[in-house]
Amino acid sequence: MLHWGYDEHNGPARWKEVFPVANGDRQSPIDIQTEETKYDPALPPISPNYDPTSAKVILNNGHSTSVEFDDTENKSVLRGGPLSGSYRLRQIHFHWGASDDIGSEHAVDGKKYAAELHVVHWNSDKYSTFVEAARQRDGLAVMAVFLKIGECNSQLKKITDRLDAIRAKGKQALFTNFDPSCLLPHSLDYWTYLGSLTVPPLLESVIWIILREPISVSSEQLAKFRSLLCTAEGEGACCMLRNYRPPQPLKGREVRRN
Ligand SMILES: CCN[C@H]1CN(CCOCC)S(=O)(=O)c2sc(S(N)(=O)=O)cc21
Ligand SMILES: [Zn+2]
Repeated sequence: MLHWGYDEHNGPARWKEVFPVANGDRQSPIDIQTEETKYDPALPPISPNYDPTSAKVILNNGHSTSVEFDDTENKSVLRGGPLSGSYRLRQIHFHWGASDDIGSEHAVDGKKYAAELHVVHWNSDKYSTFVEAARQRDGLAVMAVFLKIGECNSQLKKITDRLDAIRAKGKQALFTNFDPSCLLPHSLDYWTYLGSLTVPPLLESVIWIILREPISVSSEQLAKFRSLLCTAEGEGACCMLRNYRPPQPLKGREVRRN
């Protein structure tokens, strides 16, 4: 297998050839069976506190589009929920599919949403760098938000309007004065479980916090994500039509809700 991706020849079914943890005991995403989730009265609310000046660049890494944040100090953090201590904001990115009826990574009772936003944080109380934290069982916390087809999302527009500036893999553009809280739904009610990165190296270091209320995205906005290229300038152009990993076995894990 060449470099991993989402095509037939390098997609999720073949990642295990290079990353054997793909068959591990706490892989993500999962299909959340709501009847099996366990209400936990001890779970406090989550408390995101982001400083808009932490936002730095928007980039196309060939697998998704992300907004990268300055994580050299504790300016933007996530606390509460299932987390002990504060987790520093690193980046946000998206997953989508070739059509509006699929695209999210997590599913709810077998239903997939059109897309999924991931807000990635690392445990800066216990570890000194992101890379170190990414190797620990409690190193990362990713908040996931489902995107449902509907009204144009004016907050998301700040991102979708910039995608034509970063069409090719490796391109980036300045992107600051952005607080990702503007993309969160009204309710911060969530499900939480222990899982992994959903992209190679599939490290089993993620505490997942999945918001139960989706946000809206218009079909036209979603189409802009699909016009991103997985290839660099000068290479044969290939559109980033899908970049989701299918749900993985739960292997006895518990999914709690607040
Ligand atoms: C576009 C995002 N690509 C990656 C970038 N990193 C991974 C590489 O680092 C490892 C030391 S990451 O840890 O920031 C991260 S978390 C997720 S996900 N889908 O599981 O929320 C994807 C990614
Ligand atoms: Zn992701």
